[in-house]
Amino acid sequence: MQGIWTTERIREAEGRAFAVTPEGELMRRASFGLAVQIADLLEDHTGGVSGRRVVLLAGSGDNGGDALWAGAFLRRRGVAVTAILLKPEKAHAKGLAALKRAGGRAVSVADGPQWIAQADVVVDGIVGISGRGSLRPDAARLVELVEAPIVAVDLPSGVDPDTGAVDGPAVTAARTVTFGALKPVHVLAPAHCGEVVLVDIGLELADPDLQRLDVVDVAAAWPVPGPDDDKYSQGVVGIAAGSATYPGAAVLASGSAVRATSGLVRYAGHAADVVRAQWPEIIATGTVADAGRVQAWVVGPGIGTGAEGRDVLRYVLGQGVPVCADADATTIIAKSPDVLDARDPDTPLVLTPHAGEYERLMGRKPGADRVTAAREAAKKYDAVVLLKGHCTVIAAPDGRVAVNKPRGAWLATAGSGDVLSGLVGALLAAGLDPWLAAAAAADVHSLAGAIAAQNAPTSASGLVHAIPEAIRAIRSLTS
Ligand SMILES: NC(=O)C1=CN([C@@H]2O[C@H](COP(=O)(O)OP(=O)(O)OC[C@H]3O[C@@H](n4cnc5c(N)ncnc54)[C@H](O)[C@@H]3O)[C@@H](O)[C@H]2O)[C@H](O)CC1
Ligand SMILES: [K+]
Repeated sequence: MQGIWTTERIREAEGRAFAVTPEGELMRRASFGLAVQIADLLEDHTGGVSGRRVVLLAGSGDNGGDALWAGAFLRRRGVAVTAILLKPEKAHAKGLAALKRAGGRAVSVADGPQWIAQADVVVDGIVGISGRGSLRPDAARLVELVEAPIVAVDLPSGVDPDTGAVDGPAVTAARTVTFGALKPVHVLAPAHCGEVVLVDIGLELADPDLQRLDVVDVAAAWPVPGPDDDKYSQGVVGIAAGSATYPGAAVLASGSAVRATSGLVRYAGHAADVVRAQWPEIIATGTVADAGRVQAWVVGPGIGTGAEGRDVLRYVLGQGVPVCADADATTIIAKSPDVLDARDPDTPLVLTPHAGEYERLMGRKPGADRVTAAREAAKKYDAVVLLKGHCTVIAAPDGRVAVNKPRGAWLATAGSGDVLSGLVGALLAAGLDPWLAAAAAADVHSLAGAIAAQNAPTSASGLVHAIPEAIRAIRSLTS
């Protein structure tokens, strides 16, 4: 798991580090690492370093200080460095002095455009973890002119460091060089961060506020049958989905569970004939009561939000096994929360709302701070809440939060949610911790989307068939 800390926790850690390191030492560690990354991008982008031109957009705080010190280091590589001081009177004095001593130049905002036009790389040292809100007009005008790749110092300016929210002009970086630890922006605003590189500066941090699953965590989550296993021992998942009129959701959710593990999948509902025809491996029955024993249920996709759907959900919640409630089940819970009375308090529940279903569940939109939104829903329903979005956030009632690494927007296709619910159900049936099951399912779901799409439009059916390849890819990275 990769730990992620809020800016408040980062400041606390920096404060502890300042107490035991010489003044300016942390900044020099950060800015040296930054200079190395800028040189690397120059090499990638222009084929060389010496004689290339770098422009620093230097704000009034230590973020600007990092950029100015990095400029001083780059001068030793023969790079022509020009700092545009957004607030000359408040520029980081020691950083600016170091840059000038090394032969760099400093210019005003008014003279900035001519230097930006010649830049091979531009460095965003406008604001870092103290940044609030979008870029101010002078900075926004300069950033607007940039055509060269941008290296963001610590985080892209104009993006909220703790929520990744963007509500106005903001930097879009090719690479973000961050220091000490990842902040929420680095996993919640991937489009603005570009490639994120973490430079160790010796900060000591524990108990992360958020987590991102590493490949090893996802690979370990996927059950591998052993010599003593049989179709039951790997966990049997039941899929209560679809209707005679809308069998598609049932076919997709069931197929996803079939492709996700080697365990047995049972289907229960009015689409039994269609599901059986599509997935002969499945044991399909007409009602949940006839389905037989399972170790987890997926309920909701296409069951409708009327009395019959409510009865199916109530039955499933009363079976005392983990439940992944998706789609119509989410709407039923929002409309008739008493259906949850059927749930044994110890029955783990995973809810998988998109923004609209979230609003039905919580009476408000998720808003810009999707981590808090997911946490609040998890607490309210005592459930793992997988809040879908470009970056899926998975919150557990105990406060754990994982953020899924998106791999493009290929999952925005009809039926994609049905596929995800089947993946979650298969891992719940395998006995995984529900929060880990939801996070690992989200990761394989996004990788399968990227594989199925191969940079061209795909469909939920393509997604289902890409699941084994996604799991193989993850396993190959860890073997
Ligand atoms: N100090 C060290 O040894 C290290 C610092 N690191 C770097 O420090 C920054 C955080 O620096 P800080 O001085 O706290 O603030 P910022 O530079 O992020 O912001 C400066 C200043 O800007 C104003 N401001 C806020 N929002 C905006 C905005 N939208 N537009 C313009 N100006 C804005 C506000 O007054 C701020 O005070 C951190 O990110 C690192 O880059 C190293 O990481 C570690 C060593
Ligand atoms: K920045």
